[in-house]
Amino acid sequence: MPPLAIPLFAARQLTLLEAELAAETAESSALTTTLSPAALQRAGAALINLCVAATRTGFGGKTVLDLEPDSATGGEMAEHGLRVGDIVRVQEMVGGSAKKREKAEVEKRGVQGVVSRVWAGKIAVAVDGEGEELGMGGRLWIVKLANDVTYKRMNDTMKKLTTLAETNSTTELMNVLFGHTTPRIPSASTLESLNITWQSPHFNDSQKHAIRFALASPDLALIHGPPGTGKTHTLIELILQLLALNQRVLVCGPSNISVDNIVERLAPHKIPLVRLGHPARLLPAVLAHSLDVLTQTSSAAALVRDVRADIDSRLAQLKTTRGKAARSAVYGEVKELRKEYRERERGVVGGVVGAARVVLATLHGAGGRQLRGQKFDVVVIDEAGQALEAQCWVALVGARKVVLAGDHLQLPPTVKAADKSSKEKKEKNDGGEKKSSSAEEKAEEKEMSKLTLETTLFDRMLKLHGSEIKTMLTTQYRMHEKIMAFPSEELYDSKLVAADSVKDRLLKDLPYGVEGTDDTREPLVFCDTQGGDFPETNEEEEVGKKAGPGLKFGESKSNSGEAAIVKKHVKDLVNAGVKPEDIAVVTPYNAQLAQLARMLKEAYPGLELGSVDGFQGREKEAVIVSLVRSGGEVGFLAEKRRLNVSMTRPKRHLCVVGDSATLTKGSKFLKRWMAHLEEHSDLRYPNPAELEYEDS
Ligand SMILES: Nc1ncnc2c1ncn2[C@@H]1O[C@H](COP(=O)(O)OP(=O)(O)OP(=O)(O)O)[C@@H](O)[C@H]1O
Repeated sequence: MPPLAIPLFAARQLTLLEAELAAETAESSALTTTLSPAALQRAGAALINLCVAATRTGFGGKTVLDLEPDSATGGEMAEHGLRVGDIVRVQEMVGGSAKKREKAEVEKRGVQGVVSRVWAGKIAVAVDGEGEELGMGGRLWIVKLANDVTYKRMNDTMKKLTTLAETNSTTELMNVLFGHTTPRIPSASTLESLNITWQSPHFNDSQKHAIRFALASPDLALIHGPPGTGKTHTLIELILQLLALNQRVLVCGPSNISVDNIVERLAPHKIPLVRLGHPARLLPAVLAHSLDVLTQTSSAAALVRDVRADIDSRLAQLKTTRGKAARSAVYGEVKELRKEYRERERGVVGGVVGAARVVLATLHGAGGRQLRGQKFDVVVIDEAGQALEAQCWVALVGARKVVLAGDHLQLPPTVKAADKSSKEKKEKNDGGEKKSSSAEEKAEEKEMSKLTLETTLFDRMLKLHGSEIKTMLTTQYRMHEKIMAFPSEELYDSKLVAADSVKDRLLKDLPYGVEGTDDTREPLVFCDTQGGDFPETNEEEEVGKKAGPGLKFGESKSNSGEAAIVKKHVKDLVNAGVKPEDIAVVTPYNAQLAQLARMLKEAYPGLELGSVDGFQGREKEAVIVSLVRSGGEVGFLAEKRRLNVSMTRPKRHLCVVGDSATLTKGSKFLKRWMAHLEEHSDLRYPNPAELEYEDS
């Protein structure tokens, strides 16, 4: 793979990001522009008829509105899909015939905010700007918005890369990551010579090697962590070792949950750390380490608190202030106080961040104001296989060294836009419009056109620099040996080893007493539905129902026969004593998920039902996978990485339900999986006459 010209790379990323944002906003604005507020509420994307129950000053001096249903309109809060962290617009409702112009007027008066809390019958929104004027008069409604903030940051970062390249100001790390120089690889003797005092005694050899390798690599190190191999466990120790070497570390991940996961496990080690990010989006257990909380509890914070108290007392005053002039005088004061609050807070924040030896943020959060001018020795990116490369660069622009941890053989980041640009480019080249002048440029163009948003930095580094820059964790602490065998052989060069503590664990050995049955003694079951008795059905999804991550929007597939098999299997496991909470049912199709939920949710409220994509990173004692396809094309199910995720979630029991005749035709990987199951699983041919169908 040839080196990449940074400006070309950045331009390509900008094109891809633009298409992605367009696809994302098209999906959400298709809803918001065509549906009325009431219809949006039915689709779960809005809440109407709300009133302000309380106005508070939240973290960061933000106004927080507690909203509840207006008692005049029934007082019941509708079912909704709004979650903490969602970006919403809060607007006043327009009564009667809402004319377009009037609507536009109202939109101007609305404010944007972030959902900060959701209770039964109540929702809190931390609004940007002066939200306290809202809802004084009438009822409000809130609607979920597409989040374009992340794109803005990635775009800015790509532009920054271009400028740095054009002014010959690239960092050494940039040169390595674009292939202009080669990374320095530490020798085996260097690794051995590291004098390490382990903070935790429990590390296997591959984990110890990974830590040594990441410590000794001066530029770049990849830690490849297949399912259940203790990647987080290893990263925590790596961070502690970096600290012991007096290095300052920035730890990032693509999602809040990936970052919180590390904060939670790092916090007991009592090191000076700070978690950046909107407090509304953080796990409660992590809040104590958030910048906002630390800012308020630091010794310099008293001054800031005084201003906050002033703001709150002015806000309370508003309740009893009558008359427009008097009210606007109070608003004016609040506005001034907020300005002062922000200025003082900025000073305190700078102090807190500057003192932290480990700073944790999402990749996107690493581009925030608080980190401007902050220097780190190492940037650690967890879940790097799930992060867009442009997102990684937000954290990497000024970095000296990076450690990427992840598994590129599980699902890549979710991308909505089809990759049209590479096709367009090909057509253009085929048409001979643009001739490259040299072989080198041709090779570069070819590489560039292969680049999609799903090409992660992790993937690209492996292609660019080869496996020398990578170290792999090989002992897994999740799956029974028989569950592990196929993914290990197919995807991980047969290198995975099941730890002694897990390799022969069965459901019947669960500590709460499970009866030994054909199911609970067997780690791998295949219910083969070949033969045409279990056909798939094509279902059009309801308009306005948003597809979940990895689930197909529009047309979806279901298979009622498979659903009946799943139901029977769940019933058999539960009858043997397995707790429903220890069982998960996963399927790649939305329609099948809906059918399974209708059939199982009521009888087994603790059972977990989800999409394959939504289950990445999770594990369960028993997992039942319904593959759905029978008779038709295999489609997006054939994706190796999606199949890998579905088969590597269980600890003690995996039951696969699928039509081997159809699936065998789907892809080479599926063909080999079917052959493996036929040979190594407890193979069953369910009889439709013995099953309970949904409508029977
Ligand atoms: N060296 C070890 N000895 C014993 N147990 C270990 C070791 N390393 C990891 N584990 C255990 O393995 C499990 C998985 O580890 P961890 O939580 O770090 O997951 P992970 O590899 O990050 O998971 P995934 O990558 O699948 O999300 C944990 O229960 C952890 O305690």
